[in-house]
Order: sequence, then structure tokens, then C-alpha cells
Amino acid sequence: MWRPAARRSSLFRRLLSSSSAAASSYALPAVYIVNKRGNDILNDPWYNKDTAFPMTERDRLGLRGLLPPRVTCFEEQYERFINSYRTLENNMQGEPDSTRVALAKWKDLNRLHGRNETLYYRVLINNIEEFAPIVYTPTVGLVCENYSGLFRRSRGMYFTAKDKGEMMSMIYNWPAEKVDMIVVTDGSRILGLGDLGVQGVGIPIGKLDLYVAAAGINPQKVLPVMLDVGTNNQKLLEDKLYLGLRQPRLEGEEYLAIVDEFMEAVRARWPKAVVQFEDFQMKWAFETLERYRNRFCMFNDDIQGTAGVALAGLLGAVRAQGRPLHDFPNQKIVVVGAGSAGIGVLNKAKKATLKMGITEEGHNQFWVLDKDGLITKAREGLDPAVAPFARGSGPNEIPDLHEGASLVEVVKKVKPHVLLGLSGVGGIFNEEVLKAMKESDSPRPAVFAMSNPTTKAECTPDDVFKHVGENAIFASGSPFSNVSLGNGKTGYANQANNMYLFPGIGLGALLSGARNISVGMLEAGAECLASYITDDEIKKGILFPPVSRHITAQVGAAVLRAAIAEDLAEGCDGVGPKELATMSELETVDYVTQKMWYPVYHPLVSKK
Ligand SMILES: NC(=O)C1=CN([C@@H]2O[C@H](COP(=O)(O)OP(=O)(O)OC[C@H]3O[C@@H](n4cnc5c(N)ncnc54)[C@H](O)[C@@H]3O)[C@@H](O)[C@H]2O)C=CC1
Ligand SMILES: CC(=O)C(=O)O
Ligand SMILES: [Mg+2]
Repeated sequence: MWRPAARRSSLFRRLLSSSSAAASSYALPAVYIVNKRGNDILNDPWYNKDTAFPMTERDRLGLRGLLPPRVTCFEEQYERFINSYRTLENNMQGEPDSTRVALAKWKDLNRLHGRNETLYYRVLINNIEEFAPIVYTPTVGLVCENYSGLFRRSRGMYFTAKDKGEMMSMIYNWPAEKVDMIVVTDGSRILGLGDLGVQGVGIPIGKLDLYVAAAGINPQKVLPVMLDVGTNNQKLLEDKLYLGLRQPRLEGEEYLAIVDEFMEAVRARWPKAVVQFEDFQMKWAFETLERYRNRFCMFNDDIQGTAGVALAGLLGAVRAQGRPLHDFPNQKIVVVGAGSAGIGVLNKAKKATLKMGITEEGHNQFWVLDKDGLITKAREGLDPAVAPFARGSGPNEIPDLHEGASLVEVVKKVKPHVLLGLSGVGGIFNEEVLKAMKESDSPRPAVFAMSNPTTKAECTPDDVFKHVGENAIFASGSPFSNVSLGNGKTGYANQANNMYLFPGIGLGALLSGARNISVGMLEAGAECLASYITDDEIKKGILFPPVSRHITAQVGAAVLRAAIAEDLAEGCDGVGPKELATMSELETVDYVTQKMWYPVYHPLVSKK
């Protein structure tokens, strides 16, 4: 895939040898100047190397005698951690409480993070598929639910309703000089678990771990943020361990004033930081996106990242039937959940349909349900964001599909090609619904159970391959194992999660130095992801590639190039938009790859 170095342009060679690229992992590691000595270094996870400090460094840094005498290498430390992790895993085999097992694994990884970040991120990068379910969904959901009890050490920043007027100075309390990526939540809709107040901070932490692992963002330059404006979760308000503000959520202008102040504080200190909004309840997700999208380099992952991943999956489902992509407008799609994620997906899918030549009046492929059933124009107090998808009456409508019709009724009458869940309701695609999907008009009915965490998945792959049939296509938001269908055949359990896109979106936006994140940039990333899977894989029912730095580099490069094409790029780290624009497609991918941070021990020199 990479163009050999000898064929790169001289400009490109110069860019790669410029400051930050030269400091990348593959060259000799740069020296770190530290302001501390002795135990203070061992207690700093960014500098700590545990037993890997060479004797010369132990002398220089006042560490002699503070560590066991044998110096070990990084590889040996890595192996020691993995072996102890495997022992933990083996010891817990047969443990009936899966929550205990998941939390024990998370604690093991978290302890490593708190002690030695270099080793932690290497472990994560090398085993991303195995550890993503621990640092991210589903385990991160458990961690958020139990956060106040699990709390040991703070990660990230907390801005609260009580900090009004203080944020501009508070932001300077963060120790890093430069921040590139911020993930912020207000904890109001954490996965499908509802309002978890301050405990939702686990989500920005988990997402940023994926940024480091999959996009090579330097962990010293990431910032998880919790905007604690209170919680409406009565159980938390009454929990004596709860660590957040004990007050109902701020609403209206009071709420927006807090978010505004936070965004301005970010701009003041790190004007080029990319801000990802995550797990805000629907009304604030849409409102803040509209409020900031043209003023800041930000995006809403639940609305925009999810939409790109879902569209890639929907187009994959068309290809799996052996149909050309322009058949997409003929696919009947039932979407269950009309929240920020569901509406984001519908808007994106509709846009794809319009691009294929269908008119605004002519599009007729979506049926949307929320907690009150099928949404029609007869719905009282119809949300304007949902209105374009409400079914009407007339010749295009299926008779008897009335306002509020149940899911099973809708599936039986519509016979959809795709059933897509973003409802946050576990098991809602029950046996009756899935058996109705067997009568789908598609030869390869697709079921996307996208809600998180696992307990909230609308159904499991076992249910789908059993009740819909072996030809079905399955994808879920949280990971499941593939299903053995007998005779050596496999039913693929794809993971349809915005984690395939957000690391590339953030990375591409950062390296381009984009003023804001446009629809075109998001589309470029999503198209890149959609084109990634081969026809052979699609035929087998595989819709997405595994998460990797390779994919992120491709998506990031596509986003970066779109920023340049739209004249939104201002450049980054001394590489200006003109220089970026001269790179070929392959050179851009190469450039993005070279800019990724990789964990290695750096020689330390004490300033003290
Ligand atoms: N796989 C992925 O990448 C992503 C998954 N999600 C998941 O999607 C789910 C929803 O997220 P949001 O849209 O932000 O939440 P939301 O709270 O904005 O929307 C939930 C929607 O589901 C509907 N609903 C609730 N009960 C229902 C029922 N019994 N039948 C039909 N509809 C019902 C609600 O009326 C509402 O329209 C969450 O579980 C979240 O984890 C969200 C973003 C990305
Ligand atoms: C994946 C994700 O962003 C969510 O479930 O909210
Ligand atoms: Mg989310």
C-alpha cells in the first residue's frame, strides 16, 4: 500500500524530516527533560519506566536503590504484564458474575495506566481488538455506573455549574502546555444507560484511549472533560458515594451559558484543539452542534460519527445482496429509536438517497419508531427533527399502518430489507420481530442492533441467525462473538460502532488544522470506510474492517484532503495548507501515519 520512500517527492521527504515527524516513534527517541527526581519520577506514569531505567539513568535521576537491581527491557515488562493478565483471566474462568470479571480486567489495565503510560498504551495498541471492549463499550458502561465507588485517581477536567465565571482561569490548571483532542460530555445520556451525571466521565476517558491507540494522538495532548451541570438521576442524588453536584440539571440559557464558557475557555488556551461532543441528551446534542459547528473545530460523534458508520453498513447490506449501490433508495429500512443517533443516521441515509437522484418528495424508504411506536404525521407534538421521516397517508403508504403501530406490526407489513436499532432498549428485537424479519423482501435481511452497552443491544447474533436465517447480516454497537452455523460456516457478528470513524475524523481535522469540521469532511471519512471492504468479505457478511491505525490513517487522510479541498485547512505543526495540498493521496496517508505517536521509553534528563 505505501509508496516506496525513494519515490516520494522531495517536498514530502522534507516534511517528514521536519520536527514532529522526526520525533516520531520510529526514529531515535528524543530526550525528555524532567523537572523532578527520585520517587517523584517513579510516581509519574508519563515518565516512569519501572524496572527499565538503565543504571546510568538511575544515577542521573536519583533512582539508585529505589528499584530492584536487575534492569529489564521493555519487551520483558510487556510480557510480564500480559502473563499476569492471562493469569487473572484463567483464575476467573467459570466465575458466574461476568460483571466482576469485566471490572477486574478493567482495574488491572487501569492500574497499569496509573503506573506506566508507555507500557499501558503499547499493550492497548498491540491488542486493540481484545482490550477495546474493556476500555470502551461494554465495560466502560459498567465503569460509569460504578464510578463513584471505583474512583481512585482523577483523570481529565471537571467544569461544573458552580464554576461559572471561573473557567477561563481554571483551564490553565491543566498541566499540559498543548492539547490536541478534547472529548466532552455532560453525562446526560451515557450509552443506553441514561443520565449518569458526573459518572459519565468514563466515556470521554474511554474514547480518548481509542484516540491514542487507533489514531496515535499523543496521550499528553488529550483532555477528557465532564461538564457537571447536575443530574436528574434520583438514585445518584441519594447515593452517599456520588461525586458530582447534588442538584437537578441546569436547563435552558443557564445550561448553554456553561457550555459556551467552556468552549471559549478552550479556544483561549488551545485554539487549534478538536472538540468531540459525546453522549449529550438529544435536545442538547442537536442544539450544541448547531451552535458551535461553524465557530469551532468540533463535531458530535453520536449524531455525525454514528451516521457515517451506519451508512457504510447500510451500503454494505446492499452489496451483500449482489445489488448495485444505486439500488439503495429501494431498500426499505425500519429504524427503531428517533433520538440523536437514529435521526443522525436517517438524515445521512436520506442525503445519500437524494444524491442518487431521488427527490425530496419521492423518498419513501424509511419507517421510524420511537417509544410510542410508528411515527406518523398524526403524531401530537411531532419533533421538527423527526418530522421529515414521519409517515403520511396516501398511495405510497401501506394500508393499516397507523400512528403508534407496534414494531412487530411494522416489520410484518413493511417486510424491510434492514431493521436498525438505536433505541437503547435491550432485547426489543424479540423472537416474534426476528421471525417477521425472515419474511423480509431482501434475500439477505440485515439486522443492526446498534445500542450500547451489550445489555442494551436490541438482540444478539445467535437470535438473528436462528430466527432470521443463516443468510442474515448482523451488526451490533458492542462486540459479540461470531456464531458457528455448522458445516464450517460462520455467521459474522460485525461491530457497527462510531469507533471506526471518530479517531480518523479527529486526526484528519487536527492535522489539517481545520477551522471547523464540515459535512464534506465527514462524508469523505465515511466514504473511505465504506469502500474498504472487498466484495468477497461483503458476500460472507463482513461489513467493517477491524479497528486499526492503518484504517484510521486512511480515514484521517481522506478527512484532511477534504478540509484542503474546501479551503478549511490552516495547517498544523508548521506544515501549512499549501504544503499539505501538494501531497498525493498516498503521500497524505503516509504523512498522517508518520505523525502518529507511538509509545517508547525516552531517555530522561533531570533539570533539578
Ligand atoms: N453503535 C454506535 O456507534 C452508537 C450507538 N448508540 C446507542 O444508541 C442508543 C440511543 O442513543 P441516542 O439516540 O443518543 O438516545 P436518545 O435517548 O436520544 O434516543 C433514544 C430513542 O429511542 C426511543 N425508544 C425508547 N424506547 C423505545 C421503545 N421501546 N421502542 C422504540 N423506540 C424506543 C426513544 O423514544 C428515542 O427516540 C444508545 O443505546 C446508544 O448507546 C449511540 C451512538 C452511537
Ligand atoms: C458508541 C457510542 O457513542 C454510544 O453508544 O453512545
Ligand atoms: Mg456516544
